[in-house]
Amino acid sequence: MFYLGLFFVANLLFCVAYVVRDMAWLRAITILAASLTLPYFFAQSEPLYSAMGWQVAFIVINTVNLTVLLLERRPIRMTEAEQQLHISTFRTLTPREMLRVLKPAQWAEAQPGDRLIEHGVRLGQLMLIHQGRAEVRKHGVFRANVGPGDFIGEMSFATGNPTSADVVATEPVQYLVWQREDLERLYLKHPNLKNAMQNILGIDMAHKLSRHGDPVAETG
Ligand SMILES: Nc1ncnc2c1ncn2[C@@H]1O[C@@H]2COP(=O)(O)O[C@H]2[C@H]1O
Repeated sequence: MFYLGLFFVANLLFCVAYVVRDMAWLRAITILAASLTLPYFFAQSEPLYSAMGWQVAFIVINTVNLTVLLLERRPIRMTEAEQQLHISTFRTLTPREMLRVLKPAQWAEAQPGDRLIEHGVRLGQLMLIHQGRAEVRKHGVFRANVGPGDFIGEMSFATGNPTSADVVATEPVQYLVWQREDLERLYLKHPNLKNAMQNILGIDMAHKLSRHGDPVAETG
């Protein structure tokens, strides 16, 4: 009777597990429910070893996946620069997703007068200004200022066309650089990050449009 009661509770718990929406709870309750079935199967006049074996397999699979889930949910520590980047540019990503995006990027620095981007070249890079300001110039004519939180090179990065303007540092600039191949590798591994980054680049372009009216049109 006791074992039958346990088996009943186990099945009730399976029902609860299938109702909860959070994957970690679903797996935790399933592990508990599967464990509670074991005494019942064992207490039969002929212990049901094969049924027990399957329940143990479910327990192992759910324990592994639950561990992975909980590891992914651990709070993470961000440096000051990462915190600023999260606020300025990557707020639509979780901190963990942002760190995945930042991992293949290289930090770089430029001094006033340095050209971050040359007009008319195929860049294959995406850059993000973290600190400092730069000017967008076309044929030497000022078109716009860019500063912390602004991507540069995103237009040619998105279209594959040559760059539409020069971008020249007017202050010491600290920026991040992604190589196209590195981002493509990242997107293959985490396809959701591709959409997320396209969204972020879309927001960046919208900000530039609202500030300056028209990103430089490439007419050659
Ligand atoms: N009007 C603008 N406002 C801000 N940034 C711009 C503007 N026009 C061009 N840029 C930037 O200058 C970069 C030159 O290279 P890209 O065309 O790849 O991407 C361009 C943008 O990042």
